Parts: sequence; structure tokens; C-alpha cells
Amino acid sequence: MLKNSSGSRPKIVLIACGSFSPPTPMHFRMFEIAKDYFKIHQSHEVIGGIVSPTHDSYGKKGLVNGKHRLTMLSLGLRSSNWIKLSDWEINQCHWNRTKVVLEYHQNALNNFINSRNIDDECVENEHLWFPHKSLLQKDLIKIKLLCGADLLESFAIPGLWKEEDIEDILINHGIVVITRSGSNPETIIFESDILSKYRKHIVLITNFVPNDVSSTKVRTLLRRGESVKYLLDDSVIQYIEKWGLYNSTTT
Ligand SMILES: Nc1ncnc2c1ncn2[C@@H]1O[C@H](COP(=O)(O)OP(=O)(O)OP(=O)(O)O)[C@@H](O)[C@H]1O
Ligand SMILES: NC(=O)c1ccc[n+]([C@@H]2O[C@H](COP(=O)(O)O)[C@@H](O)[C@H]2O)c1
Ligand SMILES: [Zn+2]
Repeated sequence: MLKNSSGSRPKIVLIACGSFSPPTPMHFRMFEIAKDYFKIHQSHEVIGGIVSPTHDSYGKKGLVNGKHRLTMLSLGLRSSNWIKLSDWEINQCHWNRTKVVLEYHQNALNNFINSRNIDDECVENEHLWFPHKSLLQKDLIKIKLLCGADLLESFAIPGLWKEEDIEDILINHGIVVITRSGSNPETIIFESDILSKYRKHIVLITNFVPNDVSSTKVRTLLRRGESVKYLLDDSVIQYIEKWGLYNSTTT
């Protein structure tokens, strides 16, 4: 079992980056699966989770306005007491690479911890996405990228990710991958020199209760005016219908 200087397990915060257009229960389920995995393996202590929706200028098909995605995410996350929403990425004036997003969140957390050590009264810059203050003690925190296997697969798309970014993410953070139908993460790792080199920085977690829901499939149903009940949180469905998102008609 890994232990840090104070004899406890290294603390980590999981961050999921993506479009979340719209957020599905599987986006949040990834966090629960990963938290259980680390609890069982006792290698790290998961002290928080962050969802960081990408900037509008990422420009992916089906990406609705950031304000809508933030609202849908906060509605979907109402029932979680540990997965928090970060609006930093979406509120920047341009799209940021994932490496920059991870670096920002890790630095913000660790700067906060360091400043608490100096003088608790002087602490400023606390963010809504921070884990509870009682969990932010003197040990520094690593932010790990939490993703489905298809995101790992996207590393191999020519020109999409910088090789040095992948290396940086692996060395400075680490990646926690949840299996997803249609993607074979073991093969993806085998076929990539960089992923194989840093294999021990990748935690591969089998999701034994897979769910094939995706935002794309949900958008397709909405476009056709078909029901998405039980695929999304009811409050998210109501919000989509209220604003007519994804060309939805009332179901
Ligand atoms: N059903 C799923 N199983 C495992 N991981 C998932 C699942 N759905 C989404 N994810 C993961 O959630 C993160 C955010 O994904 P994203 O916003 O692209 O959702 P999506 O459902 O794949 O949407 P889209 O269909 O628009 O690509 C990614 O890391 C993705 O791999
Ligand atoms: N070079 C990079 O850092 C890079 C490239 C492509 C996608 N991404 C990120 O990966 C995530 C992918 O989201 P989607 O699966 O919804 O496309 C987004 O958060 C996006 O910003 C990062
Ligand atoms: Zn996707």
C-alpha cells in the first residue's frame, strides 16, 4: 500500500474533461466506479471529483452553449456530495488543452493547501469545486484525469493531442480509464509507445455494469422528438425541453 510522509494514502482528486452535451448519468457514474476501485485497492484516497466542461470554441458537433451545459451539469450533480463542477475551463476566453486544465486545478488546490499551512486566517481564493476544507490538509494533492476508454483512444488521432502533453499528463497527473464498449484500452496502450512507456501511470478499471448511453445517442433521440426518460436526470430533461435544446420537441 502506498503511504506518504504522514503515513496515510496519497490523496487524489479526479477530474473529468469533456463536452457533457448533455450530461448523462454515465459521466457521473465514472467517478463512483473509480472511487470504489481506489477504496478496494487502498492505493490512493479519493478526496474529490471535478467535472470540467470544455470551452464552446472546442467546436465539437452538438456542443450547446456553455451556460446551458453548466446549468445541466449542476442539475445533474445535485445528488452528489463529492463531485463538483468547475466553470474555470468554460469561462476562459479560448479553448485550453487538457494539460493546462489539469495543471490549473492542481496548482489552485496545492496553493490553497500551502497557504493554509502558513496562516489559516489568510486563506483566499477558495473555489466552489474544492473538496471540503477538512480534506485539504498539509499533504499535496494530485489531480488525475478520469476518462472513458474512448478518450484514451483519441490520443492516437493524428494532430489531436501533442505528444508532450500526453507525457506531461501521464508523469504529473496520471490517467484513470473506465472501460467503454467499442474501445479496447489494453490494445490502445499496447499500440502506443508513450502509453506503454508510462503504463504504471495509467489505472485501467473494468466497468462490470456497463451502460452504452452517450450524449450523441441522447441528442439523436431528442432531435427525433423521442423519449430520453431514464437516460438522463429528470431535471436535465426538463431543462432541455424548457430551452428546446438539441432541437428537442416536447416528448
Ligand atoms: N457510457 C460511458 N462509459 C464510459 N465512459 C463514458 C461513457 N459516456 C461518457 N464517458 C466518458 O465521459 C467523458 C466525457 O465524454 P463526452 O462528453 O464526450 O460524453 P459522450 O457521451 O461520449 O458524448 P459524445 O457522444 O458527444 O461524444 C469521456 O471521458 C468519455 O469517455
Ligand atoms: N490536445 C488536447 O489537450 C485535447 C485534444 C482533444 C480533446 N481534448 C479534450 O478532451 C475532451 C474530449 O471531449 P469529447 O470526448 O467530448 O470530445 C475535451 O475536454 C477536450 O477539451 C483535449
Ligand atoms: Zn465522447
